[in-house]
Amino acid sequence: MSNFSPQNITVALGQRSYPVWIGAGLLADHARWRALLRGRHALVISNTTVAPLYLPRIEAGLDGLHWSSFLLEDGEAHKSFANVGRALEALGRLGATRDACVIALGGGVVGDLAGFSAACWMRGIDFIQMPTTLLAMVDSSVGGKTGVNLPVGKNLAGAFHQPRAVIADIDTLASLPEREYRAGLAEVVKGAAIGDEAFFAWLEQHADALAARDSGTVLEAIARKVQYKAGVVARDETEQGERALLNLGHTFGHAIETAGHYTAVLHGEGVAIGMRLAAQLSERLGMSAPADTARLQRLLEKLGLPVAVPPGMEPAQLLALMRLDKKNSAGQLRLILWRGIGRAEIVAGVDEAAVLATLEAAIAAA
Ligand SMILES: NC(=O)c1ccc[n+]([C@@H]2O[C@H](COP(=O)([O-])OP(=O)(O)OC[C@H]3O[C@@H](n4cnc5c(N)ncnc54)[C@H](O)[C@@H]3O)[C@@H](O)[C@H]2O)c1
Ligand SMILES: O=C(O)C(=O)C[C@@H](O)[C@H](O)[C@H](O)COP(=O)(O)O
Ligand SMILES: [Zn+2]
Repeated sequence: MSNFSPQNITVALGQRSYPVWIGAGLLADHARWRALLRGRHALVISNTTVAPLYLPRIEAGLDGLHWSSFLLEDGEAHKSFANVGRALEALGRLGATRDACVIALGGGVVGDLAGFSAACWMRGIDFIQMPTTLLAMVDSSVGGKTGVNLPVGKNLAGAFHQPRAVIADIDTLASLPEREYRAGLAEVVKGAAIGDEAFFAWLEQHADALAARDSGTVLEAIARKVQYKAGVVARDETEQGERALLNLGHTFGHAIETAGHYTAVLHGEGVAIGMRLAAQLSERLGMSAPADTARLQRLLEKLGLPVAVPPGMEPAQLLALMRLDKKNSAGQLRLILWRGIGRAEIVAGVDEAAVLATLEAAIAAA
């Protein structure tokens, strides 16, 4: 049990700095967030699952504005270019001017697509993130990576566009399905595995409380992960260097998500499987010890996350998808590997044969 209090964390980006509020009852605290809207127009982007649950909580806060909503169908497969076009048409129908605001109410799919739509409309308008999944609270709502998937690969079209604020109302987690909650924990583990061994040890100690969704423990985990990510983003907003570390597990994970046509595996699940593969590859390259991989795997499994590549996926197919990752350059794979818990590194020119052997061994053992 933990009695952690509500948090207000700043993403420090000079004049574009913004707050991340984390606590209970924030969606209904209209006076607090309404003050962030500068103009007369707002478009709420949400989806068909989240809107019936949480749009009523914010509606009264939009009184007096010209506003409407644009709802996606549910699922990763709808984080598409076609839906950005539809969101822009909704902004057009609303008559949105440059001082309009997009409000993203939902998980990472809604947040990424809404942020990208805001970046495109009239070359960039304000948007506010109201994340309603654990994953969106701890990761996707913070840092300004926005975008959509293409059939050839994950997040291949997008823009850096920072929100004006992130309003994470932890009450919304009450309705989040168990599998989605656990997928969010993968991005929490990722932050600790990259650069904070003390946080990793804390997660190991609190794994039961987290799995049981003890509210104080969940709030503390969200705040610690957001604080960590906010620091990285403030130092390297557009991923010229250090920020790439936040991609631990993602080159493998995104390939697995794409191979599953964005329906077989949740993003957080792909990250969990991908982190284990990155640890196994690090071990194969002599960078880390088997005990580190085992410790990571134990924590992921204790939190109810998958660590095995799903059946039917081929090593060569996954390697081909990894070649289209945004971190690569000069025809070489650039991956996030590690030297153990809390010690991730960016490694360029990774030997493809070692990647293939890692995938083959993992798939054969599954
Ligand atoms: N921009 C970034 O930095 C960043 C970081 C991490 C992940 N992402 C992206 O985020 C996406 C994954 O986000 P996600 O895991 O939130 O998935 P998601 O947006 O698909 O939401 C997960 C599911 O939960 C439902 N849901 C959302 N909130 C709910 C609630 N409170 N109660 C009940 N159901 C609710 C959704 O309708 C959906 O079915 C991926 O596209 C990933 O690429 C982006
Ligand atoms: O914020 C970042 O930077 C991240 O890499 C966070 C990741 O968890 C997230 O999934 C992100 O969308 C991946 O970015 P991409 O550049 O690999 O598309
Ligand atoms: Zn991610």
